[in-house]
Amino acid sequence: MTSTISSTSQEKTVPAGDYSSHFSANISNIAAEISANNYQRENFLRQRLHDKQQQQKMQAERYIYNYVNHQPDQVALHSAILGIVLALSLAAMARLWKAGSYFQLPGYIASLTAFHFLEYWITARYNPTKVTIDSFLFRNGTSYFIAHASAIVEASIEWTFFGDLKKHIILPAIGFALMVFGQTLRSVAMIHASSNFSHIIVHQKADSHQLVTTGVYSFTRHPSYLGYFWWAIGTQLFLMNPVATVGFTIILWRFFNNRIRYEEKFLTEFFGDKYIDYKKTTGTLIPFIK
Ligand SMILES: C[S@@+](CC[C@H](N)C(=O)[O-])C[C@H]1O[C@@H](n2cnc3c(N)ncnc32)[C@H](O)[C@@H]1O
Repeated sequence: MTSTISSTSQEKTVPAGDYSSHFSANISNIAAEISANNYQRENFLRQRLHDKQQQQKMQAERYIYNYVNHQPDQVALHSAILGIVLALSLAAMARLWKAGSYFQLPGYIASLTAFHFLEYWITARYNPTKVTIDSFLFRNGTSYFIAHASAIVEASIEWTFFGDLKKHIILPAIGFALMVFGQTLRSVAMIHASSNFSHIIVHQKADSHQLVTTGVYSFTRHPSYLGYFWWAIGTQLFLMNPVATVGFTIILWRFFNNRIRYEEKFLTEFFGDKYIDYKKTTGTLIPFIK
């Protein structure tokens, strides 16, 4: 005689008289299944806990990274100071212009302020993964500080002792045109290159780094350097500073000559023939730098 007994998943036919061994086999299967399920569930919960902890750790690390690198309190402070200096220098410029006096000095300070603000703002807006407090470019080294301080000292001394010589209009007008051209070119280059731009020369190629050869990069390989070069010389012509005009030109030319060579070593490593071809067809437009 046979009997049909329902097991967990399918019906099985077992011989009569063999029920007890069949049940005990089934019970141990169910027990094994429960313990396997518990094990799976425990593992699942452990994994969830681990994921959650990892997530929290990552959030904490991101928070610390953001705080250390972006320093929102410092960004607010820097921006407020830049805004105040810009407003005061524009007001002083307008007053001196009206009085027929040397308006260029506050004008120079206004353009310096606008430059530092734009460096940060454009990075934050168009290249947000690279923005840090250093994007203001305030920590540009002692020589940078000395150069601008000397320009202010020269302008003040010359205005005090040879004021009449500073009353020409042509040189400041040329200087102003160069400042506008240089600042615009630099800002447009930073916007166009977006995430491919970085204030620091990169030594390792990121997967996302692409060679930019379009827009302003189609007529000069280094538009942001070209822009800065003419902006800075323009500021000294605007101030009618003969010594600083010559000094800035020599120092900046040497600086960009070295920097371009160094930067292009890495760009050639990153992009190979593509960069070599780009170099053949597009110059720098900085005088005497091929
Ligand atoms: C301060 S940016 C200057 C960019 C460029 N030299 C200019 O004057 O516009 C320096 C970084 O830009 C990157 N870079 C320079 N030229 C590039 C190009 N044509 N395409 C993509 N990245 C470029 C370099 O790898 C470097 O890390």
